[in-house]
Amino acid sequence: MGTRIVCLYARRSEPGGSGWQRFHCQSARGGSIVPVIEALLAERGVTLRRAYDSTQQAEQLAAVVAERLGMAIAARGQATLALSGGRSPIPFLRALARHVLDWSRVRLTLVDERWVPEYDQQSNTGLLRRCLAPVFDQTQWLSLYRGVSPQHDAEQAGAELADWLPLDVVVLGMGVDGHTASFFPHAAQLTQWLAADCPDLCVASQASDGSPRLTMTGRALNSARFRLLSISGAAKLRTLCTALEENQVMRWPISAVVRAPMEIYYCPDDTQPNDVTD
Ligand SMILES: O=C1O[C@H](COP(=O)(O)O)[C@@H](O)[C@H](O)[C@H]1O
Repeated sequence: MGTRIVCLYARRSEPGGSGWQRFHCQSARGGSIVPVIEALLAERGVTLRRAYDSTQQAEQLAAVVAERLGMAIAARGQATLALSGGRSPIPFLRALARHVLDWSRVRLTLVDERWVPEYDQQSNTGLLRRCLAPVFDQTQWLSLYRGVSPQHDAEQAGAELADWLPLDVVVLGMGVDGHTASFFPHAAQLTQWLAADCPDLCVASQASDGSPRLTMTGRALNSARFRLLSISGAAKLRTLCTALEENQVMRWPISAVVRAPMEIYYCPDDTQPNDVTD
């Protein structure tokens, strides 16, 4: 049975809107929504790269990050890299650590951090230190978390980040709710934080459960020379599709950062590593 893509259309409801707007593309009979997403991404100059499984995805992502870092070192003598946390980056981080690079020339930081000390299991810094273990201590590390207060730490980290822009490589993740870095849907200051002229490079935000976060702003992330987004599982792919169609930043923060130059690495396998010591 063939795949049929169903796109529903509705007239724009906002003042000044015109014509018909596509929304809620979905697959029929379990078919793939990949062609729909590829078309939406093409409008933004972004490429979707698909892997069979999370191992292949991790290897592909690590290879392109290592290549870009090597290019930056060759061109400018150093490279800046901002990584994401969460759970899904574990195989990618381990694969990246196996690449031979002059890691002492890599300036490393996070796109976002939970406001917890490094020994906390929620700490993205702790995740990086464990998964990048062979190379982490060779890099020039900039911590977002300083342990004073979220506001203070964001200001301090932002001031130090100023010397790092433009970042060479940014690797983003995305939650199934459409959050990326620590930009969560409907956060009061979201529009300001994602604006190209945001005065801050790092701000204190909150997760949907109210826990304190630190996050680079849109100005820092979108100024990067090259950005990558890693997503896994059909649910996140549907989120991405809806986010691209609706293009409402308050509802889908991810829609603010999907723009060229960017590549998206996707695999259908959404099995999450449940222990960083695996
Ligand atoms: O909270 C966070 O979640 C997102 C997504 O994590 P994932 O494990 O579902 O890929 C991540 O990109 C972000 O850095 C992290 O702080």
